[in-house]
Amino acid sequence: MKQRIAFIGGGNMGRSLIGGLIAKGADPSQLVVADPYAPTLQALQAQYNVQTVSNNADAVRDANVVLLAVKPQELRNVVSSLQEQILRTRPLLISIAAGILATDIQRWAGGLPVVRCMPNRPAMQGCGVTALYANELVTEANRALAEQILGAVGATLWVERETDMDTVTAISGSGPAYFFLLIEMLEAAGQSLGLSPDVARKLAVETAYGSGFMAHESSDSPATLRQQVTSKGGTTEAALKHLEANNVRAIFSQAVAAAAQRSAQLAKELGST
Ligand SMILES: NC(=O)C1=CN([C@@H]2O[C@H](COP(=O)(O)OP(=O)(O)OC[C@H]3O[C@@H](n4cnc5c(N)ncnc54)[C@H](O)[C@@H]3O)[C@@H](O)[C@H]2O)C=CC1
Ligand SMILES: O=C(O)[C@@H]1CCC=N1
Repeated sequence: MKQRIAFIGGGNMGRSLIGGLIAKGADPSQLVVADPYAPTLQALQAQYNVQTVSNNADAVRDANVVLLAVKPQELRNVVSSLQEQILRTRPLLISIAAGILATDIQRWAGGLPVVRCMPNRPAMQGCGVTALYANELVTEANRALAEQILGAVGATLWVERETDMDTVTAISGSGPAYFFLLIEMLEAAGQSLGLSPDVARKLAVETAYGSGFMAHESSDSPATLRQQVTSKGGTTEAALKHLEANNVRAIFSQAVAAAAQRSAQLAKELGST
């Protein structure tokens, strides 16, 4: 069956998924995007030749998959206002919103099953990773369809406990930002030690790319790869000693815990009523 996917929200993540799907060969005529912000729609139309509409109900009309890519704060209104229509056409609902529980979305949708997932921005380049969660209302066919869509733009895995989605969000959903911060910090350090901005940026970005690629391809663990760079009495050891002495691991672990807590808090603030 030829899928027709309606994206509700064409912002950063909607665009990443659309860009990734089209780069992987999806037919733009299979995709429709709804967003109230006209410049977003114009940009998506110009770049990907997808159908764009300013009204969510128009996007959903002929869709067999509705991919909810609005901010968590918008989700309840968006889903509730589509309830009557989707109960007639019964598309598969896929939410990428941080925090919001599948059962809440399901209720706002009048009981339709929902696959909740957490992709990440590298989906745009086809190298994202998405964790998916489905409760008992979701059929095997629904699962397969969600996996097929998100699997087109990167790796996929299923989690069995919904609470794990908070941790997933903190690791891989937010994770690209941590790596971008590290690139920024390397770049700034290079500049403050006298490199030109261009040289510092290129060294930082290529090093991140090479290290990520190597970690992805290698059968060695990241710890082993790190040790292979670290010569006894050498330069890397000097840097790592400084980081360890300043509790970099504890700081990072607390930062990730803060993200996971925020995810759980979003569910409480915005759902379950
Ligand atoms: N940005 C990221 O890296 C990731 C974001 N997410 C989740 O994806 C969702 C979207 O996040 P972003 O794309 O970053 O936000 P964004 O703010 O870039 O995009 C949201 C889009 O929704 C549109 N919008 C607002 N109200 C709407 C409505 N009533 N109907 C239709 N569209 C509406 C906005 O105009 C905007 O274009 C969030 O729930 C977030 O938790 C998940 C994984 C990664
Ligand atoms: O920051 C956020 O809340 C979203 C979810 C994961 C990445 N961005």
